[in-house]
Amino acid sequence: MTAPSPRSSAPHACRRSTPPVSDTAPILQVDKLSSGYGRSRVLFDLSLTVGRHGAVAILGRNGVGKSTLLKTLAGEIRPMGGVIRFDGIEAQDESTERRARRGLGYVPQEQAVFGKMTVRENLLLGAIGQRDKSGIDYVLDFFPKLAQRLGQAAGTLSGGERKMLAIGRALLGRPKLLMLDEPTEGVWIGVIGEIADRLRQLSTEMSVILVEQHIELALDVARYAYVMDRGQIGLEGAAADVRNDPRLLKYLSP
Ligand SMILES: Nc1ncnc2c1ncn2[C@@H]1O[C@H](COP(=O)(O)OP(=O)(O)OP(=O)(O)O)[C@@H](O)[C@H]1O
Repeated sequence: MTAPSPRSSAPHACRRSTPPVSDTAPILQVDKLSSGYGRSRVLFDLSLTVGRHGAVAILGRNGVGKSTLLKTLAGEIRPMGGVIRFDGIEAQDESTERRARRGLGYVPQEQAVFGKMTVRENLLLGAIGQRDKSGIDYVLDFFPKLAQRLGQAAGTLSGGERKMLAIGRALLGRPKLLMLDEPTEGVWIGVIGEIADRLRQLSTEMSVILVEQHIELALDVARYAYVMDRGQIGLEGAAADVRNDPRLLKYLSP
């Protein structure tokens, strides 16, 4: 089974006035990105690239700016400088909604589901504006646990089920690039392997950015890794090389 129908066939793609995007060009190119909160800078001239298909891990100790990076890429924080090129088009001045419509999916670290609404209602909200609701069937096939909980309030789900619902909702936006901030946080250890399997599967169907505290899991799922240090990239390389690099420990120790 594959993800919901490709975005390239979406009606808005036909109206694009910019040149067609090469299928082999990176889905994301970030160049000298600076960002933060008010006058407090968190990211300093950070550059990275994400290819089409496959997962890229973003690692680093607490507070180095991983979530700030994803929020800036998603459009929740306006950058102080630099270029974000998503799917061939500069995105740093685009709204969050525009980026999402163009295929940038984002599952934040914090609660990303409506707790008082049922699983079904959460999914219907994710599919709002889509005449074809077959994406919901895809999500329920992808996360069978959700199919058993359709009538249950999302707030009563387990941590793992809530994460599945949040990821499922993001999938309904038919992302080309899915950014996941700590998808295993608050998830019972017995369910983490199942989520890792799903992430592996997703990374064969789209590009994935994975911010994750479980370093082994992240390096197992991802083919490339960036290790952040104080708002910059301290170390990068193929996941297998980063795993064996003695500097990894230095960048991850408190
Ligand atoms: N809303 C905010 N306002 C001001 N400063 C913030 C805000 N959110 C985060 N920060 C600060 O920005 C810095 C980077 O935080 P960020 O959450 O991006 O790091 P992180 O690497 O994701 O950490 P963690 O692994 O703990 O989630 C920290 O010093 C944090 O205190």
